[in-house]
Amino acid sequence: MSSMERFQTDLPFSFHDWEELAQQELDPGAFGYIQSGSGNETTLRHNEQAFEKWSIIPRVLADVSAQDPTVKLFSREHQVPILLAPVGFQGIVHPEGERASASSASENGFPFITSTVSSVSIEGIAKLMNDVPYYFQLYWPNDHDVAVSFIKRAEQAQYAGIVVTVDTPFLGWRERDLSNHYFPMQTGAGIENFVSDQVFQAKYNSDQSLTKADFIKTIQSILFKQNLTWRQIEWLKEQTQLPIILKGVLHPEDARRAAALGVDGLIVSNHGGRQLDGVISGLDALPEIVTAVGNELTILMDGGVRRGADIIKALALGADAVLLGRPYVYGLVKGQRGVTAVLTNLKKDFVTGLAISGVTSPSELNSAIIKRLG
Ligand SMILES: Cc1cc2nc3c(=O)[nH]c(=O)nc-3n(C[C@H](O)[C@H](O)[C@H](O)COP(=O)(O)O)c2cc1C
Ligand SMILES: CCCCCCC(=O)C(=O)O
Repeated sequence: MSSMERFQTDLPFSFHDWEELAQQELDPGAFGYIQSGSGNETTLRHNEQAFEKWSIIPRVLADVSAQDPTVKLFSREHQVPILLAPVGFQGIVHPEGERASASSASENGFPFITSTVSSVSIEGIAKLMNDVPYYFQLYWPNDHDVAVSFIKRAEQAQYAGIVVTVDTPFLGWRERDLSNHYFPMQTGAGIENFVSDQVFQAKYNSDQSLTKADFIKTIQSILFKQNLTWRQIEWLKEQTQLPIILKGVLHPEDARRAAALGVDGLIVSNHGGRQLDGVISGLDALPEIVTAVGNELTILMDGGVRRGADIIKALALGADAVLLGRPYVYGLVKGQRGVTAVLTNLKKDFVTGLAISGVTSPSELNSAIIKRLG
């Protein structure tokens, strides 16, 4: 078999070709919801542009014949330093939704993060994951009992950690969705964790009389806890043995506060440019956070990761791993096979990039092989 035959050549390779394909395949509301950012989309653009400001200065004549892309995160082996970011409502992209993306992640050794608003339940996704760490992303509900129930369910289903998203007290100002009158939950996607939650059902739908529209309204009314503070993080630390990872930290002072509370990891992230337009990109925020707390906790980043070289740059700047959002979601328009094409190509691009940079494993990457030119 020639090396080219190993690739799915009927599917796109580049992010931009995948994006174009997704635009053709999806209805405009769903595509706009996935692709767009908040406000003027300045932060969305900066997320990708931030990577262009850095250049890799490769080392040569190193023996790079054997590559090992594995990393240890939260005391567990991960086959690649690339996690599938929590992305809600994947049922709007493909009927198989998260079933397809989680199965692909599992088959190809990529860790998966289940969103609170996924179209497949916490337990349903856990059943698909073989020997690959999987994490639960918590939108902390404004109902303590439901929050506790989600956390317990994640523990029972053997999730590897709780990712608490802390950048979403309110949804960002997303003009594309407003113009399209598009609200993903109204399609019926993304409610499975509530449908399958006994506590939620007992409190809000005990006689099963809620219409679907009212069920969705009830979810919306408790989905985000606007008065979530460090107190709840401290409380969570006492409740669970699972690693706690805060997603959406950009300020080094918040990173220090998280470290002082004994949080296990941070995801340096602006939520893919979907929350406050004008905020710093994850990559630009990364170095100061690494300086502040990189020795104390695990640092992940996301936003604009599109290629192997982007991953090399993020790791060289001190991230332990990166998250991938839109790229795999675009792959999902072609179901599990599409996600697999995106993931396996990205892994090949990354591993080849490591070798051409003169290193054989992520642990060898550091700021000596990267220079800011932009
Ligand atoms: C369609 C879509 C839905 C998302 N849903 C969630 C979610 O449910 N929870 C969450 O913490 N982040 C969510 N995110 C943000 C991603 O986890 C991630 O931070 C972001 O997509 C990374 O940027 P990238 O798309 O440029 O890779 C979502 C992003 C997109 C594009
Ligand atoms: C009211 C439902 C919105 C859930 C937010 C999902 C998300 O994180 C995103 O769209 O971004």
